[in-house]
Amino acid sequence: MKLQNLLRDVSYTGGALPEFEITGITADSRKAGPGVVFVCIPGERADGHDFAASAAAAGSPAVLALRDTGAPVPHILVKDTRLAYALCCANFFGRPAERLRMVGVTGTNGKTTTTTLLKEILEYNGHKSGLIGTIVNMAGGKTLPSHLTTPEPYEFQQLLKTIADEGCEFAVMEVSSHALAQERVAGCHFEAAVFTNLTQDHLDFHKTMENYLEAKEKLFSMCDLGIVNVDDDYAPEIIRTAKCKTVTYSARYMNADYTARNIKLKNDGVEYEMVGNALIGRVSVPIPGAFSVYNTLAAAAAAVSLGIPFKQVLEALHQVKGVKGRIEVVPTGRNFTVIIDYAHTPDALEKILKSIRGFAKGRVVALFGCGGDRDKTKRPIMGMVAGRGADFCIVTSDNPRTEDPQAIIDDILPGMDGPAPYVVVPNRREAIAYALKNAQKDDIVLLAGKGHEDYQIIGREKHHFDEREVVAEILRCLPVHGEE
Ligand SMILES: CC(=O)N[C@H]1[C@@H](OP(=O)(O)OP(=O)(O)OC[C@H]2O[C@@H](n3ccc(=O)[nH]c3=O)[C@H](O)[C@@H]2O)O[C@H](CO)[C@@H](O)[C@@H]1O[C@H](C)C(=O)N[C@@H](C)C(=O)N[C@H](CCC(=O)O)C(=O)O
Ligand SMILES: Nc1ncnc2c1ncn2[C@@H]1O[C@H](COP(=O)(O)OP(=O)(O)OP(=O)(O)O)[C@@H](O)[C@H]1O
Ligand SMILES: N[C@H](CCC[C@H](N)C(=O)O)C(=O)O
Ligand SMILES: [Mg+2]
Repeated sequence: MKLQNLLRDVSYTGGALPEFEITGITADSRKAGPGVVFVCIPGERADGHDFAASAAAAGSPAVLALRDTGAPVPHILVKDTRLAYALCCANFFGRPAERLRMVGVTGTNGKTTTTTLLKEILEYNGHKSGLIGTIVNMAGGKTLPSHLTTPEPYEFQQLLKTIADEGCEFAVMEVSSHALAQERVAGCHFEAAVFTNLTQDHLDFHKTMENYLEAKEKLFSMCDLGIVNVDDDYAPEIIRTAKCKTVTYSARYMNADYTARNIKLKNDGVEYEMVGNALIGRVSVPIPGAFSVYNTLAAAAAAVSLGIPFKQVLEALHQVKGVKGRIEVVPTGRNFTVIIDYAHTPDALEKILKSIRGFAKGRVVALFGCGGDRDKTKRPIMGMVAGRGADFCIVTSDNPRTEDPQAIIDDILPGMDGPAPYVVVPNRREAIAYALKNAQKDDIVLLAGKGHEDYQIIGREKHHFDEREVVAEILRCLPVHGEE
């Protein structure tokens, strides 16, 4: 590709650029080489400008930067290197988003579930769809591993190209606030975008809820239609700042465009009547929890807006299966129930506990921790919601990453002002063993925070850790007693 084509629609200075062929683009000097343009990104830990000289030494023919770096190669100067990087990556892969009908879902909780439901609705109705998100990326028949909820620009555009090349009509994706703040999806236009909710998380990165909201708002200046959960406190701001048309959904207000009535929350799913598009239909999905009402409303509103007939959408919802690690029941063969869930924010933990309380016949036992190297301010709040929402808590580790597990727990405990007694068992495997050994008849034991993850990150190392396997291993050695 010619350098000029890589820079299509990128505003830059730095003088006339020589015409040359480029073979790649990277923001990581360790991947630089002949023909590969190096983009300098100032980060939290390092500044890419400091690596321009080594990229040039490795053979990079040009650097894209905010300022002169002194590297002996032509400089393409821009005001925002993350933005320029995203646009260049789109150009490099031939702007694959233009061959796809793009749908983005943003919000603190519910993105993975909503995108998965929407993909299933579209596919059920014969529309081949790619999926980009936390658990996995899918391109037609290909299943590709996911490392971030929203990939970085190079991997993202490469993935979109694969999705388009595989003959998909739609790309349904999670758009994280990190991605929006870092312009990872710049250059893409979305036919529809969903706002699920905004509650506390990621303040380590965004610092304030205002910045977090501002990041989410960006998506609604990049789409034709916004689909907004008006039961969320931040919905008015999303609608006020949106540069697109909006439709609304709500489980509370019957004047929203899509609503739910006669809601029945059961231990094996939810049922309700959806009212939307001047039609009414029965919804039944095998995913329990009040938030299943929201996630199905969001997916249905998006699908109808994309042209799938209402009746077909509801028919598709009847077929959906659950999402891995989202309120997933683990078979135990005992007289208590174990549920794995990805609740790792205060709001998600509060809602899952409330949902479980709604169908629990016995005690609700919450086993949880908080991720290391992530928002510290959410830790005591998670302690508070667990202490108030469960009958018994087991405070343990999530992914401690580079933090001391006990220090994370020490941040959680001051929030635990609720009536629930608790124990602290820092090792998660031992904590699960404690939970299972002490489980009583009809208890529901919630293993919160790790959901689909099959690893635990301790230090910088990822250790295999699949809670389904851990539960099975512990139960194998645990005598059955007191069961009827
Ligand atoms: C908090 C966050 O988003 N961090 C991202 C950020 O890292 P950073 O600012 O620390 O980058 P840095 O290490 O200082 O490096 C700056 C630049 O120097 C370059 N560099 C660095 C070293 C070197 O030798 N040579 C070199 O060129 C780096 O490639 C980079 O371009 O910029 C990096 C480069 O773009 C990202 O890889 C990194 O994401 C990391 C992997 C991450 O874990 N992000 C998570 C928190 C994330 O994005 N999560 C969201 C949200 C999930 C959710 O909603 O739950 C997601 O979408 O997954
Ligand atoms: N609509 C919702 N509102 C509040 N909580 C929800 C909702 N949907 C799911 N949850 C809770 O949040 C957890 C994570 O759900 P999901 O994976 O769908 O969200 P996500 O936004 O993709 O999360 P992440 O930001 O980590 O990718 C679930 O396991 C459940 O406990
Ligand atoms: N995408 C989220 C996932 C958190 C999952 C939880 N298990 C944790 O490690 O905190 C993050 O990186 O903040
Ligand atoms: Mg997700």
